[in-house]
Amino acid sequence: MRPTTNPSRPLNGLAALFGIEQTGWEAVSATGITHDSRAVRRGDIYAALPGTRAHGARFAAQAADAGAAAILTDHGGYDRAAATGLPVMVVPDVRARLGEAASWVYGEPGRDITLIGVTGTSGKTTTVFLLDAGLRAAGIETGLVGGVEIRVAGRRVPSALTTPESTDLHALLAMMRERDVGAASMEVSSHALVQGRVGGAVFEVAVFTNLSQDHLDYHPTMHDYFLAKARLFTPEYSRVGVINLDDHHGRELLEIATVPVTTFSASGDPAADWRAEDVRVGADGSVFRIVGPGGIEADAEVGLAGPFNVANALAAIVALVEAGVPLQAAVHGVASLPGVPGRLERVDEGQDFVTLVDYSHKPGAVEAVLNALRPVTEGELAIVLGCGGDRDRGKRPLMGEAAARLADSAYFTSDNPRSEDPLAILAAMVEGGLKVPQPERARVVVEPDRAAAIALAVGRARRGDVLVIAGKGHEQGQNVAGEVHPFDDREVAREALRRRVKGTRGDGAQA
Ligand SMILES: CC(=O)N[C@H]1[C@@H](OP(=O)(O)OP(=O)(O)OC[C@H]2O[C@@H](n3ccc(=O)[nH]c3=O)[C@H](O)[C@@H]2O)O[C@H](CO)[C@@H](O)[C@@H]1O[C@H](C)C(=O)N[C@@H](C)C(=O)N[C@H](CCC(=O)O)C(=O)O
Ligand SMILES: Nc1ncnc2c1ncn2[C@@H]1O[C@H](COP(=O)(O)OP(=O)(O)OP(=O)(O)O)[C@@H](O)[C@H]1O
Ligand SMILES: N[C@H](CCC[C@H](N)C(=O)O)C(=O)O
Ligand SMILES: [Mg+2]
Repeated sequence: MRPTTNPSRPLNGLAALFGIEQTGWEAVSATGITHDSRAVRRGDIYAALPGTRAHGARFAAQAADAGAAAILTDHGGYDRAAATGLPVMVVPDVRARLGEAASWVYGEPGRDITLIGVTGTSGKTTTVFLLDAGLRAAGIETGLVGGVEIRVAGRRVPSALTTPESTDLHALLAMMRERDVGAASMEVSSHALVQGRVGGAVFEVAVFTNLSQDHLDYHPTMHDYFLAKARLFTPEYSRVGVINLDDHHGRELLEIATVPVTTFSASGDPAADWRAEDVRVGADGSVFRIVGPGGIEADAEVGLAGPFNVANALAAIVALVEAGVPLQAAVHGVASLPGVPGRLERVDEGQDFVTLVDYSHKPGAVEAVLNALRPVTEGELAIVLGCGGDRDRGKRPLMGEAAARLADSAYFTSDNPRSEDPLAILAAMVEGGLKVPQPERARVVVEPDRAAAIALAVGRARRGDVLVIAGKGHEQGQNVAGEVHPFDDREVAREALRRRVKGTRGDGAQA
């Protein structure tokens, strides 16, 4: 994740940026910067950051061995950094300033690219894909940064986080600049905002989709989580905000945002600047009419299932217009997006019921997806669902409850247990599920083995049913006890469907 070339920069410029008066920095130069000792290349600055598990200075010797030119750290990292014999620059609160340093190292690449950032609990990836389609429809070379993948002018780069660390972000922006990218759309997570991963980048447009419970393992309260997202709507990070007025946190954000804001409402709230009207939701997408400021009107459509994708599409269209894309190009581009990997993605092997793989791994998304599927379900609605380990424990009973309340059959299974006991996670889900009184409660089946749970659900589905396999979407692996095993819900579902279509039910019985 590096530009092909980057000029060598004497570090007195960086020292000046940080107000460091000590001389000697003009004699040290850097061509890159990284926060990870394992990624150091000759000539890099190694940024030794304080972390939750370790201080990066513990890996300073490794960075020096790999050819680091200098170390940037805080007071806590100084001794170990200095022990390497490399020049050490000390900056208090180094993590918060790292983005500025990275932007400086790569020659402020963000200045040459129109950035659109999307934050919110659900809909970031989808909205970023819709934005990308709209930008391309306007003839713009694009970049895309998100949790499913990163793209630089059509070239794919693997993605490890929803929002990369600032050193990687500015290297990516420099790669985009090399490939004449005009605009990039990007997911901005709350972790990224707290950790300063988007430091040194200014978004032309910042979008807020919605807020519901997630990540309370990281943020102490929902209010802290909200305030983390709200940081994006300040002049430090953005020029204009695009905010969802249908979400009560969106309305709260409107009160505290310190950049100019444009609002949208997919439910047609007349108080919003942009509204979706005459919404017709179909099984594979929706059509609607857009009404905007000054009498603007346009017919729009989105080829992604679920009413919530009307909100994502409207958010994207409004953000594109705010970024200077003509409305017609924005509408056309958004309509042309055929799908987003692992988001209500169909798996078809000729079976007589609908099978979908979705990334709903938080209560709000589980609820949204089951509510979206109910009206298009002729038979019964079934969900296969697990909850991730080492993540917000509070969301487990809520996800269990939502599944048991809104589906007809719920197969509780493992997601990524990580370091946790899968059965303990399942117990929390069941506890939530049992809160739903009979007879409204779905039939709940507990099967800790995810492949077996998928096979069971596929085997039991009947003509006209809808089965959604939720929580892992595009993921390619399952993390069990810290080890990642290859696992793709789409492939596992495909296998089970093939077995069933061939005549053997997924649970081993004859169909
Ligand atoms: C909780 C969290 O966000 N942790 C992130 C944070 O780690 P940390 O500060 O705790 O770092 P640490 O592990 O203590 O290590 C300290 C420092 O030593 C460095 N190090 C460590 C080991 C080594 O051998 N060499 C080395 O240089 C690390 O790069 C780090 O700079 O900074 C690291 C460097 O950027 C991230 O990789 C790491 O993400 C971890 C892997 C993670 O799982 N993050 C998830 C929770 C996350 O960020 N999720 C969000 C939101 C998801 C969404 O809702 O869409 C995301 O943006 O992806
Ligand atoms: N606007 C929305 N409102 C509620 N739920 C949504 C919305 N958009 C998508 N979803 C649901 O949330 C899931 C994740 O969607 P998406 O990947 O677009 O969101 P995200 O914010 O990027 O999530 P993550 O934080 O996990 O990366 C989808 O599979 C769908 O079930
Ligand atoms: N970006 C999210 C992804 C969660 C995906 C889900 N499959 C899980 O493992 O909980 C997180 O790191 O919390
Ligand atoms: Mg995402």
